[in-house]
Amino acid sequence: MIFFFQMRLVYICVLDLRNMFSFDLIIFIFPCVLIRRILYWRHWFSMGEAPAFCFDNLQNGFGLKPKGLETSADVGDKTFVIGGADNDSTSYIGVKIYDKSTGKWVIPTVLGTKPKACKGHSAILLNEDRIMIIIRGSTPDDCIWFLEADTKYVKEQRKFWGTEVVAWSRGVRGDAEKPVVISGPSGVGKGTLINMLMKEFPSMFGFSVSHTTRAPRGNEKNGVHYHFTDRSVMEKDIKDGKFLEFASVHGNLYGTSIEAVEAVADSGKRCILDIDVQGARSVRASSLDAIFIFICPPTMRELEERLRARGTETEEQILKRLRNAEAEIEQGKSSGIFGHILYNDNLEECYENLKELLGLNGSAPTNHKPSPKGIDLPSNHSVSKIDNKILINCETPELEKASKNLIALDVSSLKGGAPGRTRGLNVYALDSFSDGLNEKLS
Ligand SMILES: Nc1nc2c(ncn2[C@@H]2O[C@H](COP(=O)(O)OP(=O)(O)O)[C@@H](O)[C@H]2O)c(=O)[nH]1
Ligand SMILES: Nc1ncnc2c1ncn2[C@@H]1O[C@H](COP(=O)(O)OP(=O)(O)O)[C@@H](O)[C@H]1O
Repeated sequence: MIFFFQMRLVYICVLDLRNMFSFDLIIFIFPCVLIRRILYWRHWFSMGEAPAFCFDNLQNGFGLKPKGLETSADVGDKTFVIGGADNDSTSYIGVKIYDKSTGKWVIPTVLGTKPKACKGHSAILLNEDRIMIIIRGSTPDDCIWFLEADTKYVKEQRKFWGTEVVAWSRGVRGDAEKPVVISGPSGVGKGTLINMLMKEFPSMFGFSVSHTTRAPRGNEKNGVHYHFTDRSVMEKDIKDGKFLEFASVHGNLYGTSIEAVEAVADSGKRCILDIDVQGARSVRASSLDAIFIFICPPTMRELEERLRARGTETEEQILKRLRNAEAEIEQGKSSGIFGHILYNDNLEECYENLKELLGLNGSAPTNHKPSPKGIDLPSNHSVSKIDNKILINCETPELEKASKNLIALDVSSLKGGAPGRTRGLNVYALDSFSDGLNEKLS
C-alpha cells in the first residue's frame, strides 16, 4: 500500500515536471540563473569593475583563459585573477583572489618586485603553486614573470603577515654562480682583499652594495660602497621583505637587499658579500647557496694597529670595534658557518690563498660564463604547455616567413624564486627554426 502511494507520488511529480517544462520550468529556472549571475557580478562591481575573464575548467592544472587584460588560475580552492591595475597604483599588474570556500574576494599582500602594467599577458599554472606570466610586447629581459601563489616562501610569509600573500619573481635564463660571503672583524682587511679581487677580475666579480644607517666616511660614495639610508626607511624595507639579511653591527643597521645580490647575478658576475657573522648566519639559513669565508687577523694587537692606522673611526668607535672583534673571531672559528678560514698576516699571501680557494690562481680563468641574455618575444604569440615545456607560438609577420615559429621554454630546472629572481629558465627554438632566428635565442 505504502509502495503504491510512493509510486503514485513519483508519477505525479514526473507528470508535473513534464507539464512545467514548456513554460513553468523556464519561469522557474530563468530567475535562478539571473540571481546567480547578479550575485556573481556583484563581486565584480563591489571591486569597482566588470568581469573581464571567464573561469575555465583547467585540464591537469593547465590552461588559462585570457580575456581582455586579465587571466585567472585556480590553486586549491582559490582563484587568482591577474591583470588590470595594482591595488596601490596603475603602474603594476594587479592581483586579486577569489576564495571559493568563503565566497569572498581578497586583495593579497604582494611581495617581491612587481611587473609593470602591460598591454596583455598569457598565464600558465606550474606545479600547482606558481603561475608563469608571459608579458606581450615587453623588453626581452622583462617578459617572463612568476606569481608565487602557494610556494614555501609564500606559506611562510602568510604566517608572518597574517594575511593572504602572493609574491612576484622575475624569470631569468640560465643559472648564477655561487656568491662568495666574506666576513671578519673590522680592520682585518676584508675590503682590501675584495678590492684586489675586483681589480684583477673586473668582469668576473660584482660587489653586493649593502644598505647601512652609518654615516659615510670621507672617501665613500653612496651607491658604490654602501647605500647610506635613514633607519626608518631601512626598517620599512626590511618589514616589506626587501632584504636577504640584516643585522645591527657596532650600533648601526646593515643589510643586504635582495636586489643587490640579484643585480650582480643579472650582470653575469659572481656576487661578493662583505657582511658580519650574524649576516653570514642568516644567508646560510636562506636558500642562497654560497661559499663562506672568514678572515682572521694574525693577532689582536695587529688588528688594533690596522684600525688605528686606517684613521676612519673615532677612539670610541675603535674601542667598540675591538671589543666586538673578539666575539666575532670566536664565532667565525667555531660556529660552523664558514667553510674556509684565511689568516691575513701577509696581504699578498692571503690574497693568493683567497684566489686559490676560488679556483683563480695560475692562468686567467676561462670558465667565466657570459651574462645570460633576455628572451626576445614578439608581441603577438599564443602559449601552450607540454610536460615541462612551455611552447610559444609566435605570430609576427617576420616569423611567419620562417619554417617554424615556435619557441620552447624548458621549466624543468627552475631555481630560486621570490623574493629574488627565478633562474634556470632554458630557452630554445624548435628544430627547423631558421638560422637567423636561432641566433636570436643563443
Ligand atoms: N650583516 C651585515 N653586515 C654588514 C653588511 N655590510 C657590511 N657589514 C659588516 O658591518 C661591519 C662594519 O662595516 P663598516 O662600517 O664598513 O666597517 P669596516 O668593516 O671596519 O670597514 C663589517 O663587519 C661588515 O662586514 C651587510 O649588508 N649585512
Ligand atoms: N695584511 C695586511 N697587513 C697590513 N695592513 C693591512 C693588511 N690587510 C689590510 N691592511 C690594512 O688594514 C686596514 C684595514 O683594512 P680594511 O680592508 O679596511 O679592513 P676591513 O674591510 O676588514 O674593515 C687598511 O688600512 C688596510 O690597508
